Amino acid sequence: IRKPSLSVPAPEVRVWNCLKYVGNCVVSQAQEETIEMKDVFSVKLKRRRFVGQKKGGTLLGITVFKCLHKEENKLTDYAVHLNNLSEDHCHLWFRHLKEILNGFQNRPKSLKVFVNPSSHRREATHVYYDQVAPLFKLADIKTDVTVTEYEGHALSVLKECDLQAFDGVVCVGGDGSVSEVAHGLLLKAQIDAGKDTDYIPTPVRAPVPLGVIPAGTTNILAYTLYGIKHAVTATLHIIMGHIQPVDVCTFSTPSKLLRFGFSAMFGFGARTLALAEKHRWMPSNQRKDFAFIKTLADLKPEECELSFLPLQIPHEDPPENDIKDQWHKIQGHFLNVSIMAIPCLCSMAPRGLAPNTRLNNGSMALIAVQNTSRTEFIKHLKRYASMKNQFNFPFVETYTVQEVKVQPRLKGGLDAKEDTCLNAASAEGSHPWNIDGDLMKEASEVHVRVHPQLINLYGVNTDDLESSQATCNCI
Ligand SMILES: Nc1ncnc2c1ncn2[C@@H]1O[C@H](COP(=O)(O)OP(=O)(O)OP(=O)(O)O)[C@@H](O)[C@H]1O
Repeated sequence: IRKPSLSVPAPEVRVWNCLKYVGNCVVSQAQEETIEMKDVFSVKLKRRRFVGQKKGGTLLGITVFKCLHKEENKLTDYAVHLNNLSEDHCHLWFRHLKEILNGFQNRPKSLKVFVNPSSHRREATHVYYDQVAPLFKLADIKTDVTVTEYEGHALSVLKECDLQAFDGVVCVGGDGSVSEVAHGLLLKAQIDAGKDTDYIPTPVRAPVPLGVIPAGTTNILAYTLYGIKHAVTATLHIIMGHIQPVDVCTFSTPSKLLRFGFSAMFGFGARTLALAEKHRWMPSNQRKDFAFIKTLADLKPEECELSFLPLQIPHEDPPENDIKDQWHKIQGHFLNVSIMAIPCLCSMAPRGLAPNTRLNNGSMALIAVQNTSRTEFIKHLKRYASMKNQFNFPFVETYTVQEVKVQPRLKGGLDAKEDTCLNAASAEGSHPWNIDGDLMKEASEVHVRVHPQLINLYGVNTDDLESSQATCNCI
């Protein structure tokens, strides 16, 4: 738009004497101020209205809403008022800027939203309606909201959902909720593709991206994608269509698929979650700290066999028999086994529970912590909160893998008393697993495979995030 326009002083400090549109920017010629259109997510006609008046009113200009980068990975919305009393000019600019906004292909126009009202301190509903929904409305995004009523509700809705009707799915809650929604989204994609959902060696990709609004206790996915637990930042990443392809794992027993997910812990991490779940009546932070300390006090190793296939360099492409030969096996007593396809950043581990993997490098980190003294184990745990290498201990082994099988030791070798002592958690014949913060109990071998870039998540690459300080207070 060439004509000078929008030249009345704005209510803020800035004065727009003369505007023009150059390339993809709105430029104020007089002050050489620029708003890059890639940072703009909404434009509205600005009118003077009386209290209670819904329509009409005197046109005052246009307001451009942009996404502003603040400190520590934080994003915020920011309104720039451009005043002009000419209806023609305002409409011309409004239409033109709207056209540009509509041209951004990654930005969603319609979203399916799940809100878990029971997450953390039960504030997810407020977070959504007070902070998120107004921004979606401002960005003209249509939403279809399900407030979940029970565990598994999001999964059953997703199984019946016509995903074609949406540009993305959003989950407001903690890691357990996000994991359920990610699983549902991927499972629905397999059902739609006519796959056998009990055995999926080559799953199809999720058809739409997933957005995570943090409202849980640990919020590992939100930290990993946005570097911060901040609902407005998460919302703006979704609105702006910042998309990251992310690796996903399948967790299966020999007979069925358990779950799609991003990370799992067996041993200490799973026992802690199992204990926390038993104390759901406690406030969430207290429950997690209590479970952590109690599990540490009752520290016990799990005896199991770990088989893993190290990451294959794609161009090598060995024949089937050679791949069989490349499976490695380690047996022993492990305090904890982590299998993680993403770095899993959180406030307790700002560099991540698995800083040696990336969001989409097609591999998983296998971190096996052999049995050791409690003192040594605590030293290892404390390192997560520091800048020191948490794996630099003789009892910690790390591998970059594409498949892992965890086979808990079959009962029989030891007498009953010793056996109960070693595998207290498996007293009912099953072992707890912590899969993305969701508790699962399995008796048999669990097979974990990584599927490169199987889902798009709204967010940024972990490498682009500013690092922050740890805030863990329990060790
Ligand atoms: N209305 C509901 N009542 C009870 N549980 C629910 C409900 N809706 C969803 N759930 C289940 O609650 C579980 C835990 O929720 P979520 O992970 O969001 O919260 P959290 O445990 O406080 O946070 P985090 O996992 O980050 O520590 C999920 O597995 C989800 O399936």
